[in-house]
Amino acid sequence: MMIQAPVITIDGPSGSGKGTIAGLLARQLGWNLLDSGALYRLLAFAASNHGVDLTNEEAMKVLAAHLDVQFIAAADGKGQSIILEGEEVTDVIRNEQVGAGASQVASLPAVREALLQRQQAFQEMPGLVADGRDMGTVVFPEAPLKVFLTASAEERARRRYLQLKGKGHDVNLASLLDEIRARDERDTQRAVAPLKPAADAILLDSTELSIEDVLERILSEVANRDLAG
Ligand SMILES: Nc1ncnc2c1ncn2[C@@H]1O[C@H](COP(=O)(O)OP(=O)(O)OP(=O)(O)O)[C@@H](O)[C@H]1O
Ligand SMILES: Nc1ccn([C@H]2C[C@H](O)[C@@H](COP(=O)(O)O)O2)c(=O)n1
Repeated sequence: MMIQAPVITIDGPSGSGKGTIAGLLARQLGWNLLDSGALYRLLAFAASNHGVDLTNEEAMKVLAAHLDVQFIAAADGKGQSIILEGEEVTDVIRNEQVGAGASQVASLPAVREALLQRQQAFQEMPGLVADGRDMGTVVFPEAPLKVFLTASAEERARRRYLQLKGKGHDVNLASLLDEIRARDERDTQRAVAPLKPAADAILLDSTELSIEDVLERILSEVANRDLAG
């Protein structure tokens, strides 16, 4: 019998801290990392580069199936570089415009289907930490530890504001809050793989928790389940 690598899924709304926590957890455990949101962002970005209409499901499906992308882990284990069609796009896919496009293409069933196996291929030894919206419900339904990470929309907008401001962007808190609410609405209300906790997920509200608190709580669940070997 083939032994499958263990998976920890971290799902939740935009800005709840999934990517930050998933990266830290993967580094601490020495496991692989899947930033599934990056795939939807890359697809929206590639569509705009190639002049493909985001609502053209057939064309988006073909683009998703042929997406030429590489995730390269940094030598120090901190973060990863993302290369699309030979070009470094790590930062450019993080802006709110690409995020909104990603949320739009993510509602297309044919696109989700086209990206499913690509995401599942990240499940390799010694283990995988996967963050997104449907990691625990659709992509890795057998994962032994599923976390649904939330925070109030106001706190998420505040964190995003500080994050973007820190990078020198000219941002407005009220607009960020509107964008976060609009993205929540689209991600939770879509017909296919909507954002929701898996029935067996642990719910973690990080509104009042620091990054260290969240990490500590998840690591204690990892230890309880004896997942880290
Ligand atoms: N518990 C926390 N307390 C304070 N700040 C946090 C916390 N968790 C994350 N942050 C900060 O919030 C910002 C957004 O976090 P992050 O990008 O990890 O969210 P995300 O859920 O992956 O968002 P998205 O789905 O849009 O990619 C980052 O600047 C991060 O450092
Ligand atoms: N598993 C996933 C991951 C992401 N999406 C969609 C929904 C988001 O609005 C968009 C960008 O994700 P982010 O980078 O902000 O995590 O992609 C999804 O539907 N399913």
